[in-house]
Amino acid sequence: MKNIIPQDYHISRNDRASSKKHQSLVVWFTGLSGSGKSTLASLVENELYKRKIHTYSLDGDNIRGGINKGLGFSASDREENLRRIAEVARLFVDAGVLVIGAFISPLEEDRNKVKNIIGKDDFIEIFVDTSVEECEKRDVKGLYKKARAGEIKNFTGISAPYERPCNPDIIIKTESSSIEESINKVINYILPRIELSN
Ligand SMILES: Nc1ncnc2c1ncn2[C@@H]1O[C@H](COP(=O)(O)OS(=O)(=O)O)[C@@H](OP(=O)(O)O)[C@H]1O
Ligand SMILES: Nc1ncnc2c1ncn2[C@@H]1O[C@H](COP(=O)(O)OP(=O)(O)O)[C@@H](O)[C@H]1O
Repeated sequence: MKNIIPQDYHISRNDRASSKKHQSLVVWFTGLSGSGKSTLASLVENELYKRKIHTYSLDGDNIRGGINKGLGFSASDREENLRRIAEVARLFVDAGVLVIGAFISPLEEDRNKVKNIIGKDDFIEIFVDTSVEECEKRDVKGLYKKARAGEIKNFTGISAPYERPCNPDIIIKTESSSIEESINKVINYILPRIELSN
């Protein structure tokens, strides 16, 4: 960028990790609306918090009311939504925080862009694999009903695509495993990856 010269600061990410006694990274839940992303993300955060891990959760509905106010659900708005979230997550990681993200993030290309912004070594992708039939049966927020009635356009799984992740780090099948099993699976995956090496 012309006339923009990045400034170096003295406190590094490693310094922050030493002070917090753990590494930072992003745990990213992707899946359909109603698949269980927020439920699992929130319970995973509770478990990490109990272990004194410094966490922060970023969640679709919350971010869209603030930094991403005005963005909708066209393919290009979703791409921009996810790009900004990835930049924010990257800052949090540099600040030493373990970020938990819960976003539909329906396209492989956009998820790859997110991974590249954050850095592939700092990104754990969790696919919350729940069928559209089950999500529609749950219809936690009544959105599937509205989408079927044509009141919501571009609704993921009904009138907009969801591409299954090609190579997620963890797959969670909420129709066949309990919430507790899923939480344990995620926690057991994360903990060794945030240990400080001596
Ligand atoms: N058209 C359409 N399609 C999908 N979802 C919709 C739509 N309109 C509103 N909502 C609500 O927005 C939440 C998803 O926002 P995200 O930022 O995660 O979406 S995306 O990653 O940019 O695709 C999503 O939240 P979750 O149900 O928690 O997934 C919905 O509450
Ligand atoms: N095994 C499971 N894992 C996660 N959620 C489950 C499971 N079984 C049932 N549910 C329910 O599914 C719903 C998922 O809603 P939510 O977490 O808001 O989904 P999302 O954030 O993906 O839109 C919740 O009501 C939750 O209690």
